[in-house]
Amino acid sequence: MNERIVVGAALYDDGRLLAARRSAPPELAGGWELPGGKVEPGERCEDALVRELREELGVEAEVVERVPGEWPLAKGYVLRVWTARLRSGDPEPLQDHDELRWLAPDQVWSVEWLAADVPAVTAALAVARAAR
Ligand SMILES: Nc1nc2c([nH]c(=O)n2[C@H]2C[C@H](O)[C@@H](COP(=O)(O)OP(=O)(O)OP(=O)(O)O)O2)c(=O)[nH]1
Repeated sequence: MNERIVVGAALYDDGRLLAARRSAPPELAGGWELPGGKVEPGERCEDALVRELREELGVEAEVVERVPGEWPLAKGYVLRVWTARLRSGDPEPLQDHDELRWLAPDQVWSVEWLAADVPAVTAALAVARAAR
């Protein structure tokens, strides 16, 4: 029952978190988010996440852990987040984004996250911190 789920990755490499700046649609462009996208009918959330990271960033990633919580987005969608680690590739903004930034722990709040992502990023940081 993956009705209207958007999956997002708190993608880590070397202790840094990847933030992606949206290039569309106009109401979200310029805002920073966790890379990801919509789950397709019948698709597992974790599989959707790996697929989206491949499509959007050109990387292979490994899903690590669900971040507890669910955050409402527009149009009845909800955001679910997993921590993930980079397995191979160097992320590039191939789709949906025009800039990527690796954020060290003291830089996480230096970008303008989309509103829905502020609680999601806060929760993801708590999970990542606990895992260390
Ligand atoms: N991926 C992602 N989307 C987010 C986040 N925060 C947030 O408000 N959104 C919104 C933006 C979009 O309206 C929607 C996700 O759509 P998307 O465009 O990334 O999904 P998709 O890659 O499957 O694209 P499409 O099928 O619509 O072309 O959720 C976030 O952290 N990650």
